[in-house]
Amino acid sequence: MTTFKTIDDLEPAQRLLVRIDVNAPVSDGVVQDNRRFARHAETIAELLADDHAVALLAHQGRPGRDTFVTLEGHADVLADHLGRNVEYVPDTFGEEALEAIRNLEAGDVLVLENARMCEEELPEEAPEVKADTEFVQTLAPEFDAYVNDAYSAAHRSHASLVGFPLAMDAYAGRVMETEYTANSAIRKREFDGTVTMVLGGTKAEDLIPVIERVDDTVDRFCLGGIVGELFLRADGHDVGYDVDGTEFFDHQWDDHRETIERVLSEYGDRLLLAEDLASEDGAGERAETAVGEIEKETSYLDVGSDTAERYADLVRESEAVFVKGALGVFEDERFATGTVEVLSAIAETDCFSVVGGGDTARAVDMYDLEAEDFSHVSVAGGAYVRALTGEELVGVDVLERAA
Ligand SMILES: Nc1ncnc2c1ncn2[C@@H]1O[C@H](COP(=O)(O)OP(=O)(O)OP(=O)(O)O)[C@@H](O)[C@H]1O
Ligand SMILES: O=C(O)[C@H](O)COP(=O)(O)O
Repeated sequence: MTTFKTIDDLEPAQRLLVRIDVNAPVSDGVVQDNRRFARHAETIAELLADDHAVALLAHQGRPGRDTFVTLEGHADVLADHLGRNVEYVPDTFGEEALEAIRNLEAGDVLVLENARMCEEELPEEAPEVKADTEFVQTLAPEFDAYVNDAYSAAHRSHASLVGFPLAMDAYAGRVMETEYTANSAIRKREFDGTVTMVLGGTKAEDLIPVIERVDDTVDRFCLGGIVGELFLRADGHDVGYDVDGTEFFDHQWDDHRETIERVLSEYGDRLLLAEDLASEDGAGERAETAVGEIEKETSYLDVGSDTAERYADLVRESEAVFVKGALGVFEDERFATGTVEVLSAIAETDCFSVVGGGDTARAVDMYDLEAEDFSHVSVAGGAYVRALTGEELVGVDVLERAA
């Protein structure tokens, strides 16, 4: 049972401001379709079928990163999923946005510009502060209600997520409702056998606290991706440095070095680090290197095959497996070995399993794995791991307060 209002509680034919989360990988400036688009398209289709007029609000990337792009491509991907036109408005709450919103008719849908291009969206501030911004105060009167479908961003106290529910009637969309229900239930489960957590991807800041918080329930952590390399660096290996202009490692190391070193020393017996890594050789092929021989100047893009096999074996003997983040750049088939071996091992067994992360969940579809072979495939990453640790999600909290 949920403690917020859902779209089942909406009167028909309302003018709705709908927050979705289609934050996705961007390749050569082009946004890549992922599971999030398909899931939100279902909510949008349901709202349009009920004659609501829908203006979508979303974010993409973070300022300063090359994934920080407009939402024009997102409108096209959504249009493909919905099988109808989705208007893109290159403005968040200025005159152009207001005019487009006022022209919306029942059954119409448009996408406003990347919310993070609006100065008041970031940084993290209390919901009351966000509710008072010009962004929220300008848009709120244009609508009958606000719908938050962005469970996967509900851990961020940003204006588009926490400001509107305090300024207008607020409801949860279908993705918010189903992800909240599934992820909250996971925490209450108890397991007799071994519980394994596979942690990878790029966001160390989201994952390091998890290791400390779930230490009473998780027996071992298999690390990979950028997060795994940061731990290897803390373990004295010459890896986990930004090379070729990347911006994955150095700032995270500067910000979290002490925590990583402390977690490694306190939980070291339960933390499994890669024993080999993979990179691209001069001929563009996958090359494997044992961690004893790794080089600071090389960009490592996957865990090695021995590590992938070892992690897959550990998964096979587990009663529950939780995955957050990819073990390598699985979008490139040469570096998908770690991620795909682990996911395939989970799919083969009947353990309780959750795969989380907006990008990571995409690997399930890309490599022809069946979502039905996992207990839950979550489109959320940071929000899912916070739910696992029992941490409150501010975006959910304000929906509850609004109800
Ligand atoms: N060694 C690596 N170098 C560069 N990128 C990596 C590496 N290992 C994994 N990745 C990238 O990590 C991404 C997935 O992790 P990310 O931290 O973005 O989490 P996520 O699954 O999308 O969760 P969230 O929803 O929190 O964003 C993949 O797109 C993959 O390419
Ligand atoms: O992709 C995600 O996990 C969410 O959209 C949140 O994005 P963020 O980590 O850039 O805040």
